[in-house]
Amino acid sequence: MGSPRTAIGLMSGTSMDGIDVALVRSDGDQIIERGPGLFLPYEAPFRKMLLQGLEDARLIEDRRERPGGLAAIENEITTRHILAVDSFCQRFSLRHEDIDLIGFHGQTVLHRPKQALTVQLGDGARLAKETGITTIADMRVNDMAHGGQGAPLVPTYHAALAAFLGENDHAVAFVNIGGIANVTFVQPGDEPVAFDCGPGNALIDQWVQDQAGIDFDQNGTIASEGRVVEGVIDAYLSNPFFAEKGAKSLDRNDFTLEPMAGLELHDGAATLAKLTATAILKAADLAEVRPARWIIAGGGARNAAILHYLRQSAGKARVESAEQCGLSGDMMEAEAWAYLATRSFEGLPLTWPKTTGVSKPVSGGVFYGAQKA
Ligand SMILES: Nc1ncnc2c1ncn2[C@@H]1O[C@H](COP(=O)(O)OP(=O)(O)OP(=O)(O)O)[C@@H](O)[C@H]1O
Ligand SMILES: CC(=O)N[C@H]1[C@@H]2OC[C@@H](O2)[C@@H](O)[C@@H]1O[C@H](C)C(=O)O
Repeated sequence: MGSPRTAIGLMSGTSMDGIDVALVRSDGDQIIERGPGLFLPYEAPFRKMLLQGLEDARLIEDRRERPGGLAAIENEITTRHILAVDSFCQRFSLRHEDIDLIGFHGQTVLHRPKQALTVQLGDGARLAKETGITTIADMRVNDMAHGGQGAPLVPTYHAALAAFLGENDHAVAFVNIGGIANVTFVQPGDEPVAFDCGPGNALIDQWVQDQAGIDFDQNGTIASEGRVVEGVIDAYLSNPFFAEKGAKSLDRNDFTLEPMAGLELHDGAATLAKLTATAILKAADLAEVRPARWIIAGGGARNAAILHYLRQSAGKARVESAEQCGLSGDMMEAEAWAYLATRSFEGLPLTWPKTTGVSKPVSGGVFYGAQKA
């Protein structure tokens, strides 16, 4: 492995709620140090602009195209990430020169794996130039160029976390409930198995926004007052996506609220929370893995209703939040992007056939050297 490097990961996920920044020190293999992390929320008008960006992005056929307002949105995203690096350094008394690498995710506005097309907005060259820190961006692209889904990329970090926790003798599932939910099964002596497993918070957010003008179902309170409508869950689960085995990934817009017609606010929130939990547990059947432990991360880990439905149906397996395991559920993806940057720098694989369907293990990422203006 390489020399230990200090990296920060910048993640603006599909929930489009803000930028997570987290620090990881690694040699590209072991996690030497984790944390700290910082969340910088987007305010409502900017979220609205990003939502409009998703519409404009539907016209993209080549990942470099920026139709409609996308060039302006990309510029604004980059500026906000530059400021996020500054805020992070200030908050934790770090100098920019203390950081060797930035892993820059950017904002996904389109993801069509069947067309080998994935678009993350964000200008890596400008970020590197204005922060003075070597930046690695577009980490999904090389995977797709080699037949992979381009997502999920976090599994290699989940595997490193399992080692960090000393989980060596049984299968552990790491679940990220972000806008979309994805799961990684880490098994002793084998490559991780991973895929996107279904909707996460994006659908719940849209539901409570449409029905009540609320941004998200804080702590799952709305869901906990509702009754699950099983027929709606069955309608969602009849989508062939849920029966597909092997690598698979989702676009934020792959699931809509159409099957929810006629439901009342609380029942709808409960139904979507249970749908999320059901799709997560179904992933173990598809992968034919019986994890002893489910570790839940992402904003959805704060939705008590999702956790309740997971525990209700997980049998003997333990279902724990990342925090209960001494990890950070909110920062896990940003940490992953920092870790991926250290791997990318060493030319180590980011993805495997069983994580994205890529034809062989491949590295990835586009490098932008630090040249302070
Ligand atoms: N206290 C809470 N209770 C319930 N849900 C919450 C809470 N806090 C955050 N969330 C949900 O989590 C979402 C943000 O999750 P997260 O930051 O993991 O997503 P993301 O990283 O944007 O998505 P992805 O992993 O798909 O890229 C919010 O939009 C909200 O729906
Ligand atoms: C294309 C894209 O941005 N996909 C995201 C999204 O959000 C969750 C899920 O869908 C996952 O596949 C991925 O993000 C995580 C960080 C990943 O690549 O591992």
